[in-house]
Amino acid sequence: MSAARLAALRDAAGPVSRETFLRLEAFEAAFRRWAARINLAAPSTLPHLWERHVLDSAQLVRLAPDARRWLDLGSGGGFPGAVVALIMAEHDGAHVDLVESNRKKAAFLQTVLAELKAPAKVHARRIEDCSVLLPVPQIVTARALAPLERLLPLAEPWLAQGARGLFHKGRDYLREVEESGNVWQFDLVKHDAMTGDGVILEISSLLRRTPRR
Ligand SMILES: C[S@@+](CC[C@H](N)C(=O)[O-])C[C@H]1O[C@@H](n2cnc3c(N)ncnc32)[C@H](O)[C@@H]1O
Repeated sequence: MSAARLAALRDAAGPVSRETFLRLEAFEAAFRRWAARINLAAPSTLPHLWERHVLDSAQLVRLAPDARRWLDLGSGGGFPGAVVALIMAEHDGAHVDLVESNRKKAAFLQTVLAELKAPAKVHARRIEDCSVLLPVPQIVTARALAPLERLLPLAEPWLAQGARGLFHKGRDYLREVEESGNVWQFDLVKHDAMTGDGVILEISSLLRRTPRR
């Protein structure tokens, strides 16, 4: 079982050490303990936590294998930010900022990521209050946070300064891209997600077409 899980992790994320695998398994165990007391993820997804959340998050590392500075917006129970941070523990100088306004979820992330010595900082604040606080990373992530039309303004402070976005999206991503096209101009690469039937949208060179209202 363990060997199959490790193989699936490496399929998703690329080369990762056995220590990283053990850190992610420890995170999964802590997640299950805390999820019994606070709402960290939809209960229906818990039986498939490893595939639905851990591997779904880990696949981002394969798309940006050289990135060491990451920012995750609306991290919730840690997807994808905590998973990326636990993988980044393999790399000297790596750092992941996680922004989550829900205090209970942020407390979970702070506690568990500190215990597992992940190179991460959790910001228990609203994303809108973080633009001057957090430096421009190489990669901005957000999963299940908002449709592109509302997500791009949230990510603008970093994407407009050269960061690249890797955003999990569902099958109807084209409609979201079209709807955001009146206000935003950007370069887009679509990656098929390795879990489920969703996609990862890679967004760079973000520019506003129309002045901010
Ligand atoms: C649907 S959950 C998704 C969580 C996680 N990314 C995942 O995929 O499992 C969205 C999360 O974003 C947080 N959130 C929503 N708007 C936010 C904001 N403006 N600033 C910070 N966090 C926010 C919510 O508290 C919630 O935990």
